[in-house]
Amino acid sequence: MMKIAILTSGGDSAGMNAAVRSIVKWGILKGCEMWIVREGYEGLVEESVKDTELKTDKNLLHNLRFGDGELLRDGTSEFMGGRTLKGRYIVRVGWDDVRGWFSEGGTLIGTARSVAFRKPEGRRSAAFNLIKEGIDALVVCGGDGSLTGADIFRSEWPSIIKDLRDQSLSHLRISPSSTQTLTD
Ligand SMILES: Nc1ncnc2c1ncn2[C@@H]1O[C@H](COP(=O)(O)OP(=O)(O)OP(=O)(O)O)[C@@H](O)[C@H]1O
Ligand SMILES: O=P(O)(O)OC[C@H]1O[C@](O)(CO)[C@@H](O)[C@@H]1O
Repeated sequence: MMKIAILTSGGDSAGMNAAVRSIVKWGILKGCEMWIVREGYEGLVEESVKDTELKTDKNLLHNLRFGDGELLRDGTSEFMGGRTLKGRYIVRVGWDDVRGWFSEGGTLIGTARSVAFRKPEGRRSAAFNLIKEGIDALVVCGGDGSLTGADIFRSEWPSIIKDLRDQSLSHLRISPSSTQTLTD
């Protein structure tokens, strides 16, 4: 199953939530696993803590709700004594998680102007985290700066993969197709 991640980047704008909602729903209808990246490119550069609880919660229906939609909407990223988004940047979302986002301005998944992503080391870290999470494709919602960043990231992808391979990061299981599968 293809795993697609979406991020919003640069200044926030009125249509971002609606765009994220429609991409999530479109992806699910096409049979993809849908993920969001919190805080734009900054969230890609940061290492994301894996949420194992997510995969064992029997009450959550497959592809409907992964439980973080409310947290994203709440904006505090943390419920008293419960779930948290702290330290989690690459987060799986389902149909119900993005319900009602159509009419919300701004971006509930957060945005940032990432200085780190402007540097090659930052983009290498972003690639590492995408591969570690098994993401196949990235959708970037932002202005000309964000799309320029995405274009640079895409063009550098083969050399970044080579660098990561040369560092013997064998646990990542970087396959030859990794050079082709990540598209913007
Ligand atoms: N040349 C670049 N190389 C790498 N990353 C870039 C580049 N330009 C922009 N980015 C990344 O995209 C982010 C957003 O870019 P920018 O601040 O220009 O906003 P924008 O997408 O043009 O939106 P807005 O219209 O709100 O300004 C930057 O913080 C940076 O992380
Ligand atoms: O449940 P959501 O994501 O808020 O979407 C509700 C909207 O989607 C539709 O069902 C189809 O676009 C609308 O009729 C409705 O307003």
